[in-house]
Amino acid sequence: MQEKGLLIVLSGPSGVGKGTVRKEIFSQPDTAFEYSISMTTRSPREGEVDGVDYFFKTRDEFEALIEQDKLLEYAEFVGNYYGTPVDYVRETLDQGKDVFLEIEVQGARQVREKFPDGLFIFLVPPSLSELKNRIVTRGTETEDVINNRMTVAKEEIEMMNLYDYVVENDQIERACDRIKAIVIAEHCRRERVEPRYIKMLEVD
Ligand SMILES: Nc1ncnc2c1ncn2[C@@H]1O[C@H](COP(=O)(O)OP(=O)(O)OP(=O)(O)O)[C@@H](O)[C@H]1O
Ligand SMILES: Nc1nc2c(ncn2[C@@H]2O[C@H](COP(=O)(O)O)[C@@H](O)[C@H]2O)c(=O)[nH]1
Repeated sequence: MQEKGLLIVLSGPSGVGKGTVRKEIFSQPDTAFEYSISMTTRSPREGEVDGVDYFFKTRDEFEALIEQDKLLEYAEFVGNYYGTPVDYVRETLDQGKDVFLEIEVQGARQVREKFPDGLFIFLVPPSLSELKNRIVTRGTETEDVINNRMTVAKEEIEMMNLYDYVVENDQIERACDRIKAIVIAEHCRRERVEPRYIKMLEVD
């Protein structure tokens, strides 16, 4: 039977660099994960493309998806819904491929309940002042939204001990390398206990 893929969840406070790190990882030719594009009711930012960055939905459309049980997890984050399409994730894992989710912490908690064997990685900034600096410098949010995201960020950072690994995003390449190394190590850890390896160690 085909082995199931690994579900990799990258989470962390708004502005820490999850999207930047994820895009860098996916731009590298040796990356073999599949990215699950989320649904959101947030308006597209300049340059964002429907079906590439997100599937942009109205609130009615999103609530219909919730009703139809089409989401693996969803959360309301600073006034907008965000959620992960369940069919894509399950079908891709069933094909033996690793699936990468980039989601906030309420959603990550829901995924942990459904996929306790997933790999949960929390990205942290070098400091809170650097976190604020990154959201401000991105220039995509109003001052009110930035302040709300910073308030939520402090609560989110308190949740980091619920994750398997905490990775500091001090420099983008270093954070990417750490995440990829964790995934490789996790595969080695899991595959080591496969029956074929245990059999190899059996003595007559
Ligand atoms: N290691 C880094 N050093 C300096 N700046 C960074 C680093 N990583 C990301 N940034 C910058 O920080 C800003 C926020 O990054 P990004 O949008 O990827 O964060 P995010 O965690 O995905 O945010 P959100 O959760 O709000 O979507 C961007 O302007 C990005 O260029
Ligand atoms: N629970 C979920 N959170 C998600 C999902 N997709 C993205 N996100 C997170 O939402 C915030 C805000 O995103 P932004 O694009 O508006 O800055 C950020 O932490 C994302 O990681 C999802 O499917 N579920």
